[in-house]
Amino acid sequence: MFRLLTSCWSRLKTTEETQRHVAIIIIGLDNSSKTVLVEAFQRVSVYDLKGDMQGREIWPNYYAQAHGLVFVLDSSDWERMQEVKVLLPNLLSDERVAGKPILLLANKQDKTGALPPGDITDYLLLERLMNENKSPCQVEPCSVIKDLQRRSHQPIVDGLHWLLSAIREKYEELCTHQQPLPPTIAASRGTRGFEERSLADRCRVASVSFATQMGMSKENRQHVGQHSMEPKPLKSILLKEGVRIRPKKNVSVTFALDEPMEEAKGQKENGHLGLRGDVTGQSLMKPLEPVTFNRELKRKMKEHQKKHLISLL
Ligand SMILES: Nc1nc2c(ncn2[C@@H]2O[C@H](COP(=O)(O)OP(=O)(O)OP(=O)(O)O)[C@@H](O)[C@H]2O)c(=O)[nH]1
Repeated sequence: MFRLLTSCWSRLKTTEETQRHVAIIIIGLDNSSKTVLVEAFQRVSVYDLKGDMQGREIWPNYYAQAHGLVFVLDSSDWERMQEVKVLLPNLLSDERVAGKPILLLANKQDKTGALPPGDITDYLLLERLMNENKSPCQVEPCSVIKDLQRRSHQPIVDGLHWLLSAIREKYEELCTHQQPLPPTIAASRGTRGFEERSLADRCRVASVSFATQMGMSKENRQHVGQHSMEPKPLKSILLKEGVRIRPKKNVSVTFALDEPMEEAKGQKENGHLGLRGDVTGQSLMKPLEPVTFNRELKRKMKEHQKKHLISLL
């Protein structure tokens, strides 16, 4: 299986060989690829939260627990970009999220018409949002599926590396703000098969510890993309030494962080947009490359907004 976080962790070495636990939540609209991405994560607590309307109600339960966030979006679905645009300000201004580093994965870049990161940044007014909420942000264009298939995970590795470095930079501070999961969710951790009807239980959190590398079966991949509001069978997405672990949707996968972290890498060069925040409140966002807004996209967005407004009236 992938060596994604292994390579991230190995690049994140500190002078003091400390062991740290890092919690990251992965969110984004439904069908944006969160589950596919989660396969690639190791040695961090990953909460794979559903992205449909009902699933989004649950996200806030995890905000306080997270040191950082990965927001996944489908760059080829410009119609739903409007939905993200409405959602992001609420997310980023939430007091449990503000100030935390956010990796925005502009996924599905392999698809025709996928928006480049610069256009996405502009359209979502990311720079302004990041400045207002004092959260460091990095936009990373990627194709989760293609990158993982080719085993060339570079954009994802770079993004995760950035996120972990950003977390490391203010780890102590982030830990101060970290709060435990709400009792109902915490109680369900580690109890696979646990099912109830409350909001928290819809999270169906399972906690699984992994010490070794994991893989995903072909059969499991077929489950990816299924949507239902009913409790789903455990989604088998991970393998450990041949023994299948079947975490559910909204699963918490806890890994031991047993590799030391190193000095944060500097800003990256080309191929993505690096946007940084600063808790002191100055020069929070800094695009690394000039952003040219696509006129055609702008026109489409306007058209779409008009339609959207009309449909609301
Ligand atoms: N073209 C393309 N398709 C992708 C890529 N990544 C994922 N997909 C597809 O996108 C669909 C959605 O992936 P999921 O990982 O299930 O999406 P999700 O965000 O977990 O969705 P919810 O669980 O409903 O919130 C699947 O059919 C994937 O095969 C990519 O990089 N390119």
